[in-house]
Amino acid sequence: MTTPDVSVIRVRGASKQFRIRKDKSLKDRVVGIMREKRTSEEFWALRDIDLDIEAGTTVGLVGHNGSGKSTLLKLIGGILQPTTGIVQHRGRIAALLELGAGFHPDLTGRENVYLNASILGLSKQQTDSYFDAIVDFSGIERFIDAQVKFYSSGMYVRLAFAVAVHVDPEILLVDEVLAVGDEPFQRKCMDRIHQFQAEGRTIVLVSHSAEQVGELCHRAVVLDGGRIVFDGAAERGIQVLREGYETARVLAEAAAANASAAIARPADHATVDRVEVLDGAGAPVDSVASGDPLEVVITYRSSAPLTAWRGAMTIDTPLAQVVYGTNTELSGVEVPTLHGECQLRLRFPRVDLMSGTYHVTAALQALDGTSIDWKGQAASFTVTSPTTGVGIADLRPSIEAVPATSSHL
Ligand SMILES: Nc1ncnc2c1ncn2[C@@H]1O[C@H](COP(=O)(O)OP(=O)(O)OP(=O)(O)O)[C@@H](O)[C@H]1O
Repeated sequence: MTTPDVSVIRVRGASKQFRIRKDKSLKDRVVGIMREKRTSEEFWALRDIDLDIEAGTTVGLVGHNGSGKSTLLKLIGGILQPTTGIVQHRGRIAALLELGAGFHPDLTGRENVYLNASILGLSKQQTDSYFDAIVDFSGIERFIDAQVKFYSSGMYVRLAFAVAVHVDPEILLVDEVLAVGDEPFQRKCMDRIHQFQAEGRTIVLVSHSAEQVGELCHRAVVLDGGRIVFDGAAERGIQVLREGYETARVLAEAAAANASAAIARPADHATVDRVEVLDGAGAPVDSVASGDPLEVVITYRSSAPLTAWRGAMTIDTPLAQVVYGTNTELSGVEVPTLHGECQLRLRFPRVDLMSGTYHVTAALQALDGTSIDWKGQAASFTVTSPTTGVGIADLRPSIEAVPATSSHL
């Protein structure tokens, strides 16, 4: 996918080891004086990372909590040094990392702007010329001469982002911090990030939002346990991540259920057996025209009688956005005892969707929502629509452009 010649970020065999101190108790501390070497444990937060990031691309680093995303971003930004391996970059980097990084709490917002800009290589004159635009973008003019230790986290991020985007970086690194800002500010940041993309700058961002990664990133790098487990199209990366989350959730639920001996488990042999997509005449289809009818048939199976259960389903875009979802409880549908097979038939009179691929996910749940079985993307279908536009819903407006009459002026 990438060639080293056009890479602005190049990571080769990079690993990062942290030392975790273990002497917590007073006794350990006293004894620890005598046995200093035994009070810490080595821990690899990243292992053998190879990564090339091409100029002008936007790459999302995604993964579970603790998978190593922020550590990798810090290695790229030069805030941390790899224990082994090489991390190189070309061009000025502006980094928006976790709250608290970059700003000095005892300095005012104004002083921090100058300090930050000078760290990023700007002269005082250059910072003078950007200063008003930075403060204006941040929207915290009233507080610019207050010490930043009195800032709310939202105010802090506003100022940090404003500095980062005004220092003319070739590479912008953004950690999850943007989620702290309020909705209008997040939108403003997104607009600025889109502008950066249009200007051909390189962006690496850590995000937990599938929607954000889908909207912004050309490529997703999925980390798990400090290793890269997927590197490719953002759409597929999100799928990999979702499948991982679902597996983790199901495992956690199973562990919780096992931990409680009191929980009766009549559902051990109950499953989502299959999911089919049919056209209006009941024939299996993998493609429909927008506006046509569609039927989704979910077959559940249980070898022992299961009385308290519900069926659930969603239709999702490849970027994990739910187009429609329901369950039998929400829909007020009474389900029979599940023994042998039972089918849930959902008839959609019109599929008014835009062209694209859609996935059906089906679940079998206990009445408290606990998952008994789950099949992610168990069936897929494509929709073809004559409408040219963007989005999910094919709303098909009639559009006309007419001269404004005087009454509208
Ligand atoms: N300075 C440090 N000292 C010791 N361990 C650390 C340090 N920084 C990170 N770690 C550990 O390294 C692992 C990876 O952390 P990192 O912050 O990179 O994960 P992450 O994927 O960004 O997680 P999250 O989604 O929760 O932000 C974690 O287990 C974390 O506890």
